[in-house]
Amino acid sequence: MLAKRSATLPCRSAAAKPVVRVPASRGRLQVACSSHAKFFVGGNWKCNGSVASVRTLVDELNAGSVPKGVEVVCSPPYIYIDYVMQHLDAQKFALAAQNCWISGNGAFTGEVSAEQLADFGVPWVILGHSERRALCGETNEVVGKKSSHALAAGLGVIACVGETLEQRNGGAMWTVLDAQMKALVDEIKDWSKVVVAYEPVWAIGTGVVATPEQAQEVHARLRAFCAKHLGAAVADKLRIIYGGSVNDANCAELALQEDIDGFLVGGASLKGPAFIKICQSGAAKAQP
Ligand SMILES: O=C(CO)COP(=O)(O)O
Repeated sequence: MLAKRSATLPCRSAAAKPVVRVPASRGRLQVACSSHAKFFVGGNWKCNGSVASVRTLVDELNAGSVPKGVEVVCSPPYIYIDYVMQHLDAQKFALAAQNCWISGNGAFTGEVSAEQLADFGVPWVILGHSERRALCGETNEVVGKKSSHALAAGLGVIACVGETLEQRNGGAMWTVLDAQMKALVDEIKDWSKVVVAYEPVWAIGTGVVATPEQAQEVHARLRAFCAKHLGAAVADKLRIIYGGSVNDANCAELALQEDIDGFLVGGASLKGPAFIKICQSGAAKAQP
């Protein structure tokens, strides 16, 4: 049984329009404007894989069954995107890049622009992942600007936020999350192609998953923040997904939480059968 929706926000409309996935010219899927909370699962492969393992993973994923009302994107390293695009079943899975440059094409050695991703038919990009924030020095401002640029180029954006353990234990969690969200709110005008991923840093790759209550508390707070700054209608439709040690054993309980609209999965997305089970955990909330 689903938990009761937070009393601070109006019920999210079940009658809203479904997400429409339009086949692109080369048979790939494009993100259309999303107008309600269709369960969303992302597989972030990070900097993992080889030609052989990617081939195996794609075969495993293609063999799996994804509930019709669940939207799934897989995010391989750039170098494997073309192979995955050609071989992953586009009826079940769309693609996301793990990052993109902050502006258009130009003299930016080693970067890939949002325009190039859109040109190649990659419909989504993950931005602001904590690994990029911590290891590549991406600030809130950079993540906000990258997000607005990617959206303007036609991509859907999975924007990541999350606090460290020190910040949580030190009482700075809400300040940190608010600042991360504010930077997005300041830059993003149209939220219809944005998914927010709450990924507490202490849960990423550690095996320590947030409890359903911890995740729900933050998701409700993020939604309330969006309601305050963007209006209840935008907040109500926004997908807020959870990431951090999600696996096929803990996903079902998390998925039942009122404000958890999906997952961003790291390690478990590298195992086809486990990832498929995680996708299936959204079936209870799947939209037609
Ligand atoms: O960072 C993550 C997804 O973006 C989560 O990683 P894990 O699922 O490996 O904890």
